[in-house]
Amino acid sequence: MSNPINKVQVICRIRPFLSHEKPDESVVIENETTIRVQNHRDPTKDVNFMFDACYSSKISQEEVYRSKIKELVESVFHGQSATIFCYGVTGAGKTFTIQGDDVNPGIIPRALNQIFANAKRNGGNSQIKISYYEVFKENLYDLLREGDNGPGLPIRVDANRKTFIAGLKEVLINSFDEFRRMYASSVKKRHTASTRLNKNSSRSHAVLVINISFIDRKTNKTIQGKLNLIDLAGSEDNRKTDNNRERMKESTAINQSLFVLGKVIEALNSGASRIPYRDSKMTRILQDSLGGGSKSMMIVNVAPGETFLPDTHKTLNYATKTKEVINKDPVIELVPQNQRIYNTSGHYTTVSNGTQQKHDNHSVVGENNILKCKRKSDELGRNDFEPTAKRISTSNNQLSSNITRIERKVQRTNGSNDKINGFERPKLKNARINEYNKSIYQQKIGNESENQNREMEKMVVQKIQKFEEKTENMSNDIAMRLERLERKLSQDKTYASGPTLDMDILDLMSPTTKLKNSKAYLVKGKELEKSGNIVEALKRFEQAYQYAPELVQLSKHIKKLKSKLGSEKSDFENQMLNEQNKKYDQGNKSNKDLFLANNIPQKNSDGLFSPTQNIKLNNDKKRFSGHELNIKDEQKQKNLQENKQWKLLASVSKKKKKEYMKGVASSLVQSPFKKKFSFDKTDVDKQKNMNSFLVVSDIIQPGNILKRKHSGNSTTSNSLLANKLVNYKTLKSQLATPVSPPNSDVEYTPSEPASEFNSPISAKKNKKLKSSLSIPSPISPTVCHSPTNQKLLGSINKADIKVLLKLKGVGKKRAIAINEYIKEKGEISSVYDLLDAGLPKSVLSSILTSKI
Ligand SMILES: Nc1ncnc2c1ncn2[C@@H]1O[C@H](COP(=O)(O)OP(=O)(O)OP(=O)(O)O)[C@@H](O)[C@H]1O
Repeated sequence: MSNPINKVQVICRIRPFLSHEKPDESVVIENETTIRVQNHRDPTKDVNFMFDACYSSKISQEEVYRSKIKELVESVFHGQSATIFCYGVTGAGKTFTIQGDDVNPGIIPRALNQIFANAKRNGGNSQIKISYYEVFKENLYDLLREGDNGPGLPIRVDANRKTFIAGLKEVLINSFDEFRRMYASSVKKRHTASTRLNKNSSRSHAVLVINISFIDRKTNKTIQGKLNLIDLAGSEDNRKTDNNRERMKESTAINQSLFVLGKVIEALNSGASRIPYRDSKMTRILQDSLGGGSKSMMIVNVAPGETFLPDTHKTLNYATKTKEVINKDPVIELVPQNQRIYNTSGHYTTVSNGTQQKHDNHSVVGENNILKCKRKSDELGRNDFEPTAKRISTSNNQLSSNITRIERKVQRTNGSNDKINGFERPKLKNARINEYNKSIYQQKIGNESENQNREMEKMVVQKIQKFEEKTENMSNDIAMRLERLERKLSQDKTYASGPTLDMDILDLMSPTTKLKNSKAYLVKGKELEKSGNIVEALKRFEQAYQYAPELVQLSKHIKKLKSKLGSEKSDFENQMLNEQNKKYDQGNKSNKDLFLANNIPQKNSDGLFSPTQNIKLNNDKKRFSGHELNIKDEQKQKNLQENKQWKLLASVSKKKKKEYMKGVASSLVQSPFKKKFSFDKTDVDKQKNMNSFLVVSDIIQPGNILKRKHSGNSTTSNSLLANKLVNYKTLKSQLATPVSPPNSDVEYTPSEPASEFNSPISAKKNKKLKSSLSIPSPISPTVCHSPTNQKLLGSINKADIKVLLKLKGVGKKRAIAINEYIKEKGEISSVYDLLDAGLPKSVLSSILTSKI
């Protein structure tokens, strides 16, 4: 063949003008291989298309056949598979070319004629079988079968991944006349219809399959060849065809399958990894002919004249792409004599000493030929029945694809398209390598592939080893962890009464998280208690208590529940004590005692609860130094501790303080252990109680986290002042006539335990917080109006401006303001009057530490 790299051959044929058409020079055959077409957009320009052969309208059927087709048909007798398909716009002469008429027989009768002539020459041992089917609206119909085809035949894939039509009839033909009769009746079954462009337009793709097998006398081997002759339905421009609804549907199916054919061609040319054969029935059938192992030829039929110019351009562009499609090496199927000849429909013949015995003249509908061969093999008890030729074919195909794979791999490794280990690589797109020193190349590739396989093996072994090591390490680690956990659990005596928290983990938690967790357990515990499940409730309370040991009421409640359950002492308390003892049993005994005295909540307070002590508890554990702990005076220590807390709080950002206080506030409001207070203004004893409550509840006031400088005793007075200021401001607005306080100074002696109010706070903020907490103000007007430093106030009242300037934080303007206030009001009876004189709260606290 003149086409060494098994490319799809493309030949072009122009049909003559029909009687009703007006001849023009728009499409002309320039020479044997070139067709010139007028540009349909610009008539002054022409476009040349080149193909393997170009035939003018004057060329006869005979000439067309002799020039190219005969050679291809001949190749089938060499055991090849060949496909010829006609492509073109509707009415372009496809059917005329492939089929012809009685006067002008086309390719099909000529090919059959040639085949039978060849068979005769071969001594009559050839077997010629034909199948004939059409693809109509994406359904396959057997044209050789009598009667209704039903819904159409399915396309299947055999064991060698070759597509076949299940149930397609295959008929053994013994003579050309037999064929002519059979074909003539079958072709009538084909779907045709009259359209505006073609009176006898084919509405389907028709495929004639001719299978040939014979014994080559020279080699004594059976040769099997296959010829597919396809008349594609014409691509249609529905504006021109004037199709009705039914024709339109057919047209859509035709155009769709031709569109897919185009896509397949494009994919093959671009070397795409996926070729969309499966997108249409026609391309599935043509799979072997396009990009497969078949020799293929496309006959492009062109209708002459300006009317078809756009279609002609489209068709020729399509054909140009097709001629770039490279098929695989043609597969020559040879079966040694004495082995059975099989064919695609499953018939087989035993060939022995040149005589052929037919075993089956009828096709078996719906049966896969390979399966059938296998079945026969089983019947005969032979294992070697698998068709040798098929095996050869498969191995050839596999070899080919393996080579392609290795080629790609080597390309990637070497980073070059042109050289493979010093060998020049063929510069061919998609080309097979048989034209290029194939044996040396394959040998080289073979060595290459062996080396690569060995390397791959090594890599796989290494990877598996690594993976195994990793898995072993992981499982060891997991085992160790489990062991640790088990040990911990067996040592943890308290575990039975409920899960306990690791103190290290607890330390890492933020106060807010601890409170949140505590609250969650509290709520659950309360629910359980209500439902009468005391044991479970107790567990939850204990869990809550772990997170918030400052909840004194909770501690008491736990005790109560435990005693209720007959348990004397809380296991958890013991654990807590043990843990803390262990942790802080490093310094002297006094340190430890001091720590415990200050940190076991239920022992140092009997108020509601103090969330700030939670911080104190955790942070004091970290921050307590030996120097501080050596101070023996209990009160001093307490003050000092509170100072430390103040410092700690002062170091926190404003945002965090706010968040913290919000959390505290909400837990206060929602705590199921909140102590309920009733306040009676007239009851002095109760007022005193409330004052003691004030000390406790004040701990959570925002003032205790405000940043402010202080030192020594001033802390006490400042914090008291701040406290007073807040309450005074709040109540001043509420009370119309303030009552003069009896015993006003009693609670504000320096020996009184320090409140944590270390700075004045915004009354507004305080008011807001109080309202959000819903705690009734326990402060009586009496308390609020108590002068704090009579001596100082007396001095201020008597002082002139110069003296007033000596007060801390008082400048000229403020001194004048105080002076004027005293003049106007007579005297300053309380430090709060100074507020009215225009002094800021911060200055007031400074004044209280001044001496004048
Ligand atoms: N080379 C030719 N010489 C003489 N007549 C031709 C030739 N080619 C086609 N014709 C005629 O042109 C008409 C249309 O041809 P044909 O039916 O083969 O077209 P088609 O491409 O098969 O159309 P469709 O796709 O609609 O089936 C027919 O009457 C046919 O005889």
